[in-house]
Amino acid sequence: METRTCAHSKTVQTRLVLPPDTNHLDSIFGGKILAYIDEIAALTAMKHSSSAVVTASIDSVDFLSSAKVGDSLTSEAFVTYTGRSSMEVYVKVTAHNLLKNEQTLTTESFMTMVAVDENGKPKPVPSVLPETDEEKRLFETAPARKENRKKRSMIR
Ligand SMILES: CC(=O)SCCNC(=O)CCNC(=O)[C@H](O)C(C)(C)COP(=O)(O)OP(=O)(O)OC[C@H]1O[C@@H](n2cnc3c(N)ncnc32)[C@H](O)[C@@H]1OP(=O)(O)O
Repeated sequence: METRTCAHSKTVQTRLVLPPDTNHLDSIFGGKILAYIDEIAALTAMKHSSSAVVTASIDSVDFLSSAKVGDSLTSEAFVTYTGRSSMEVYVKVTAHNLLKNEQTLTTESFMTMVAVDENGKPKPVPSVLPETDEEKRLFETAPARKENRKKRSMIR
């Protein structure tokens, strides 16, 4: 099966934070960000695999700072590592205060998406070729995250 670069799957989405998305502190709800992350991870994994995908797990989501009403929120994602049918997707979300021209990293997440056939059964995916320093670092550290995932499933 062919190899695809991280750039091949890279996906960027920008949204405006609106009042219905926020709490009484004018900060966006964490659940809203989770929905955005899940959507972009699915798009990213579909691009990489040219296949339907499902979310197998959300490894970690770190909310590093808040995004406020009126900020633009940009999610960026790419496939960092692959197994036979699984793809690790890294997502980062940045809030941009357009009036002050200040950007803040608000959220980082690692998700596992699995390519599935028409019966919902896992199917093989292309391997991934990291090119930039960030892509190489995330590729090299992916086996350790995979190991943590395995350990977590063993202590259920
Ligand atoms: C409940 C919901 O609606 S959640 C929202 C949407 N998500 C879904 O509907 C997914 C529901 N889950 C499923 O369909 C299945 O559990 C699947 C497709 C994810 C896995 O199917 P299984 O029959 O367990 O397949 P299998 O054990 O062969 O695993 C397939 C791959 O998924 C990986 N995988 C399975 N479960 C997990 C998990 N919890 N976390 C990370 N990776 C996982 C495996 O390591 C394997 O990777 P590899 O092919 O790269 O080696």
